[in-house]
Amino acid sequence: MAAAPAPIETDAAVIGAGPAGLFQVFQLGLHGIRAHVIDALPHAGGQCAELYPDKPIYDIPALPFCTGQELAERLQRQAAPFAPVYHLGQEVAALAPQADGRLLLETMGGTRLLARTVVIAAGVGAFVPRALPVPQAEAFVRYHLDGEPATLADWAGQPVAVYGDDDVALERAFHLADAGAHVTLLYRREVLQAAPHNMERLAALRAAGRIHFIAGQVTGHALDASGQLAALRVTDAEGTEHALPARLLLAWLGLSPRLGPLAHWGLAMERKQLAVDAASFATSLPGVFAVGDVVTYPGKRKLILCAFHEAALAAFSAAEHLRPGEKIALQYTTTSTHLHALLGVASPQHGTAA
Ligand SMILES: Cc1cc2nc3c(=O)[nH]c(=O)nc-3n(C[C@H](O)[C@H](O)[C@H](O)COP(=O)(O)OP(=O)(O)OC[C@H]3O[C@@H](n4cnc5c(N)ncnc54)[C@H](O)[C@@H]3O)c2cc1C
Repeated sequence: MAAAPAPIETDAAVIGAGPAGLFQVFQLGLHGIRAHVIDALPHAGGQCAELYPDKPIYDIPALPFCTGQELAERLQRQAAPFAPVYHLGQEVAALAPQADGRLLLETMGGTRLLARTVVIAAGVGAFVPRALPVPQAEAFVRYHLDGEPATLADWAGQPVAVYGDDDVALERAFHLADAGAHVTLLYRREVLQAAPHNMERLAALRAAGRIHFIAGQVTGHALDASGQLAALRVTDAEGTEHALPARLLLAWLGLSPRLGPLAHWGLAMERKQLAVDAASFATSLPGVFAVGDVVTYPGKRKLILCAFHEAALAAFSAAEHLRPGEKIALQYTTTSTHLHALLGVASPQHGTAA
């Protein structure tokens, strides 16, 4: 058996690319610490980008108004000078202290990172697809169009089923139909929740016979001799069963947060949250700090503003951990030429008249 590739070595790893994790990258950068950032979602921004991208936020200091998506983008832009390495679409499954004091992280996708310090900014948990409530679903349901066949075009001419009622589900059905697959859209009821333009496109594709729709539940399946999906049994609202040929069932019921593996990493927890010291944001594991919605300490409030404060203090603690014995000085971004160099900005000339 081939040996696993050597892990990526880094000074810092941040678990979670929500507002806490993104600002953590910036704060670590001010201490000259470059970070790798891992998130289960395929994009950065955490709850802001996933749950309320278009909703306004009014309580970010000095930013009277911005949307969730805009905040995520601004935080990424602010962290960009420190060139973080993003590992998106990957859930961290394991965190294990090593004999030399470093921490080995392993994602479900097999990426391994060996970090000298870790900041957990996991919010309410990793956002993972909501499971289709069908017995043995894991044997044949897919939630993302990755894996085999590798491209959409490979589904051309194949019978495929897409389950779901929102824009994501409909757009997946459109992509597969555009690629020439024989698409059946399934949902448990007739009424769908997608935007008007997607509903219009669906109506047009149904009228053209390019997408079929059945309001019903998946109640069974059949595999072929090679173990691949061959057909689905779909039971409609009247209780009538349909045998539906299908090589793929792509389900989309949205995402839900899952605290999941984090609870098994040996960290002290209180009511499903990481217990931290509110001065250092240290967890119970040496070298591991935590910030944002995932932490608890006396007086904790789940606000972005509080996560920013926590990230600033955690960065000082991480720097002290990486440079033991060194006094970590507080410097202002306004005046420190050292910070200007790290940020890649020109230092203003002092003493010049305006
Ligand atoms: C509708 C709504 C409106 C809100 N409005 C406001 C507001 O106006 N003002 C305000 O201050 N707050 C608001 N909040 C709260 C705010 O969004 C949260 O406090 C904030 O998102 C917490 O940031 P975070 O980075 O700690 O966690 P999150 O935003 O939850 O991000 C955590 C990230 O970590 C990832 N993750 C978790 N575990 C793993 C793992 N094992 N592996 C890989 N990735 C992992 C998740 O996928 C997620 O992307 C609102 C929340 C909601 C739901």
